[in-house]
Amino acid sequence: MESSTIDLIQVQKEYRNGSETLEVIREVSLSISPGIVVITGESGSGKSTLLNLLGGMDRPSRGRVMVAGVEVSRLSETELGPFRTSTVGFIFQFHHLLRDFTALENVMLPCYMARGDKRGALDRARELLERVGVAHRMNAFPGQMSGGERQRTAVARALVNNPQVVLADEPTGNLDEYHSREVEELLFSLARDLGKTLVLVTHNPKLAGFGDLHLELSKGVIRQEVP
Ligand SMILES: Nc1ncnc2c1ncn2[C@@H]1O[C@H](COP(=O)(O)OP(=O)(O)OP(=O)(O)O)[C@@H](O)[C@H]1O
Repeated sequence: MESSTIDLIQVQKEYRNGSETLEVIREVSLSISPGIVVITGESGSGKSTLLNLLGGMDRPSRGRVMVAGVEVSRLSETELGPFRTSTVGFIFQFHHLLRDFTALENVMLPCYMARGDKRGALDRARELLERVGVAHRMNAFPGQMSGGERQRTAVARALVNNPQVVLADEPTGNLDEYHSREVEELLFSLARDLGKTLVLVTHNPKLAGFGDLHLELSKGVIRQEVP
C-alpha cells in the first residue's frame, strides 16, 4: 500500500470569540494517500480552515498535522517559510498575482527566491506557462490578462518549485462556467501527469466523483468517501 502524504492525527480547530467557542473541526484523524482529494461542504463548514491547517497558514487547537513527512503543526515561523515555498503550492480563488510583474516574472519569482538561479527559474517558468497554455501571454501583466489566463498563471506559479502537494481553495470560484471547467480539467490532468497530491476545495459537487478521495465537511465532522 502507498504511504500517506497527509495525516491528521486527532486534529481539532476552534475559534474563540469572547466567551463563545466555535468548534470548526472536531477531533479528526485521517490518512490521505497520494492523489486527488476533493473537499466539499456548505459555506462555513471549515473547508478553508482545513486547507489552511495543511498549508501551515493556521495551527490546530489540538492534534498534529503531517504533510509530505513534515509535522506542519510544529514548525516555527522561520521553518514555515521554506515549507510554504517548496513543499506545498497554493492556488486561491483570487489569483494573487503581483500586478506590476508579468506572467513570466510572477511564475519565476518563487523559484528564483528559493534557488537563486535566475536562468533556471526563467526556463522553469517558461516551461510551465507553456504547459498551462499561457506561453503566448507570458509578457503580459495580470491586468492585461483574462480571468482564466490569470488562474492558469497562478497554477503555473503554484507548481514552479515542484511541490509534493498542491492546495487549491476554490480556484475557479471567480470564473464563469466554461473557464471553470477548463481550469479544473487543467488542474486534474497536471496533478495526475506530474504525480502531485492535489487537495481541491470546491463548491462544485460534480467534481467529488473525479478525485481519488472525497471529503465532505459538515458541522465539524469530516465524512470520507472513495468515489
Ligand atoms: N480567524 C477566525 N476567527 C473566528 N472564526 C473564524 C475564523 N476563520 C474562520 N472562522 C469561522 O470558522 C468557520 C469555518 O470557516 P471557513 O472559512 O473554513 O469555512 P468554508 O467552509 O471555507 O466557507 P466558504 O465556503 O464560505 O468559504 C466559519 O463559521 C467562519 O466564520
